[in-house]
Amino acid sequence: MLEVSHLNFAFGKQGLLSDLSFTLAAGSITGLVAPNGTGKTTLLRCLCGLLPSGPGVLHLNGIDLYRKRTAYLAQLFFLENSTQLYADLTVADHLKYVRKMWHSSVSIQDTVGELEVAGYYRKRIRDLSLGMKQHALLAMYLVADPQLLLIDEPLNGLDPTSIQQFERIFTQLKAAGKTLLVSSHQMDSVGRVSDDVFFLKDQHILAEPNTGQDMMAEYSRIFLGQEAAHG
Ligand SMILES: Nc1ncnc2c1ncn2[C@@H]1O[C@H](COP(=O)(O)OP(=O)(O)OP(=O)(O)O)[C@@H](O)[C@H]1O
Repeated sequence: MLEVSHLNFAFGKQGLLSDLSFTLAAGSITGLVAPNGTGKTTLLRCLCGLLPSGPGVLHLNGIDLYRKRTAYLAQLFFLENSTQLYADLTVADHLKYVRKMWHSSVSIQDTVGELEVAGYYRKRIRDLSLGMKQHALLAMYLVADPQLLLIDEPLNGLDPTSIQQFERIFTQLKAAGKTLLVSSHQMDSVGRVSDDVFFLKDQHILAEPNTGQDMMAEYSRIFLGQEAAHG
């Protein structure tokens, strides 16, 4: 599905991603985990060509980002966070726009119902809370109906019920054959939904299958050098 070879990126002299190669399969969820400022968002930006990734090769279902940019991008959706929504437009405006631009046949009405966005569907973004904007953002992903969903910290600002709801939706998307790469600081959630976890460290990815291990302990081991206490 997504095939990445030799991806590199630096902001000037600050190297962030070094010679990354990995694949993401259809029907899978991969968690992307690292401390603040490590390069998670930068990687997501590189995967959709918002930042140049050196001599790296990016193929999405065999389509090369640098040779067939439009066809590559048509297969994915990425909106970094809710600050990128248009403050003066409504949720409805955003969903209609995305449905049209991504040539999607997904029902806006069904999505609005599933995500419980109906109560503020006609409100402007500037009048929504953070959690409401997060719901609107996820609704855009669902309405776009892409093959690849690159999602940056979707659980920020969500209440426990909404977290459960988002996790259920991620799992449904996976069951429908979609590919999700989801960055998160919420290790318990990463443990619940991910098939694999990419720990980004020292410009490289440590890829681990999710075997039900304690993800917070993994995080501490990898990033803090702390082994779990036994006994
Ligand atoms: N436009 C930019 N110009 C220069 N440096 C940048 C730019 N954007 C980000 N950076 C730097 O790149 C590094 C990685 O940032 P990035 O946003 O990818 O981290 P992150 O892992 O997503 O962090 P967080 O968990 O805090 O969201 C940081 O040190 C940041 O200061």
